[in-house]
Amino acid sequence: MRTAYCVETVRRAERELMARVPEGALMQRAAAGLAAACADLLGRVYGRRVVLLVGSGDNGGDALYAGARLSRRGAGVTAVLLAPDHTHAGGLTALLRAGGRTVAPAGAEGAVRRADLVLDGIVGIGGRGGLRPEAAALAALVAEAGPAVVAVDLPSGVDADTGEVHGSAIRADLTVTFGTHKPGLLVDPAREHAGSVRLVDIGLGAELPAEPELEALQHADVAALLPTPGGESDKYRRGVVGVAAGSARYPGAAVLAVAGALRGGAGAVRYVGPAGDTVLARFPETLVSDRGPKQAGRVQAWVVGPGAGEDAGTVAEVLAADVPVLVDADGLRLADAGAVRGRTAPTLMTPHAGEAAALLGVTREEVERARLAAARELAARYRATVLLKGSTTLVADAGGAGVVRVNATGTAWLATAGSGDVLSGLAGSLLAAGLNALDAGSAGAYLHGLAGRFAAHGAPVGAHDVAAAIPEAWRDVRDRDLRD
Ligand SMILES: NC(=O)C1=CN([C@@H]2O[C@H](COP(=O)(O)OP(=O)(O)OC[C@H]3O[C@@H](n4cnc5c(N)ncnc54)[C@H](OP(=O)(O)O)[C@@H]3O)[C@@H](O)[C@H]2O)[C@@H](O)CC1
Ligand SMILES: Nc1ncnc2c1ncn2[C@@H]1O[C@H](COP(=O)(O)OP(=O)(O)O)[C@@H](O)[C@H]1O
Ligand SMILES: [K+]
Repeated sequence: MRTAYCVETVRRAERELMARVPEGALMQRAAAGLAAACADLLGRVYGRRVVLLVGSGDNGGDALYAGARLSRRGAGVTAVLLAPDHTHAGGLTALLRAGGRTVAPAGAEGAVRRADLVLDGIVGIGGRGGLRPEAAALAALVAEAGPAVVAVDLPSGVDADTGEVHGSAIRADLTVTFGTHKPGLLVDPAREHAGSVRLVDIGLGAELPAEPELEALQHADVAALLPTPGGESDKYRRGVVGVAAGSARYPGAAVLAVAGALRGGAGAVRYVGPAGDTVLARFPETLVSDRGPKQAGRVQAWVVGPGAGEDAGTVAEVLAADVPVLVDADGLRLADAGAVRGRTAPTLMTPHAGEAAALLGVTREEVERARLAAARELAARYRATVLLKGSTTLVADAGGAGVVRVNATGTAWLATAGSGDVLSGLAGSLLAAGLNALDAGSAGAYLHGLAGRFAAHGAPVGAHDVAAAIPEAWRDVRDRDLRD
């Protein structure tokens, strides 16, 4: 499990650790890890030109100490001092002793244009808001000049706690972060600014609380969640998932949701709705009912909404069932908020940003700017688990106050019509197989993202290709876990 903690928690842990280790030790650990990551990126350090962007705090100090290490290994290191009167004194002395030099921002252009590598030590977890004008101008110059960029702890200008970006921010190829991930490194739009992320252990782990702000499942975590049939299993014991989806206008949504559901671990898929013939033609193993959800036979979970059009009656009927329900697409619009809040069995809502915006009464852009807040707010309002789809998929558990799961396996190739229907069937199937809503949503998103990668291999795919690749994703999760 990869975990992320917010700044307040990091600060508290840092204080406790600092009380037990010699002064300056944490910064030396951070700088050593940072310099090693830079050396790996450069391949060869000797003769390389490195520019440090140095702000007024310890983030700049980390950059200066790392710069000193690189300078001792033969790099030409130039520090651009954004706050010359408040530069980290120890770091600056170390850099100068190691042979580095300093310039003012106004005189930095030549050095930036010649640089092989720029270290962004403008601001870290002490940052507020986007970059200030002088730093923003430097960031623009770096972006134009195009050297490799390593962000120290965080790309300067992003919000560490929320992943929001207010104004301009550094874009890095690599972020070297200390002690723990911060939520902003895992949530878009900030995540996009971070590039790849390397975590340097500075000994903070033991001081961090058990419950993080965010967590990202990895193969082993998902493998432990996936249902596996045993000798006692039969199709009913494995769980039956009901899919109430599709309409005369959108029969394909029913097919795609069933395609996902058949690969999600339930023992049988029951379909209700007007697209039964189309579903059967594609998937003869589906149990098709021509009656409504109440009369369709027992299920252990329902999926309702993909391609549902205006069929509010079916949505209401499904919400009245005393089993876990996944509500997606049209179902989100048609569901009565009071009926969702009043349910006793778990509810998993799976909006994309546009659907979340409609439910919250804000714009799509507002949701995309503050994804974490939107997921938590919806989970609180509906007392439901909320899976917010998009470039980073977030799953907030009912109430919105607990740990939020973030999925890192997705690919932009998944942005194709109908791929959300596949996800709803897949996650609904996991619900029917007995996973709780948080696990079903996050394991479903994980497999779906991986299936998208395997199906795409860097080329366009249709949603049915994603569904067909779910078994490969499932095997990868299982087998890699066994190998590790
Ligand atoms: N946690 C740990 O265990 C360890 C942490 N370590 C390191 O310490 C870093 C935190 O250092 P920190 O506390 O000194 O704050 P930091 O981020 O350097 O900001 C300083 C000042 O910047 C300013 N400023 C604010 N916003 C701004 C903006 N948008 N644009 C421009 N400037 C802005 C503002 O000052 P102001 O100008 O407002 O007076 C603010 O006070 C952390 O990220 C990590 O790298 C490691 O060394 C090892 C262990
Ligand atoms: N840029 C992106 N990067 C990664 N995944 C994405 C991106 N855009 C969309 N997705 C994923 O693709 C799927 C699209 O679902 P959705 O928007 O409901 O599409 P549809 O309604 O056509 O089925 C979701 O799982 C979402 O997380
Ligand atoms: K930084």
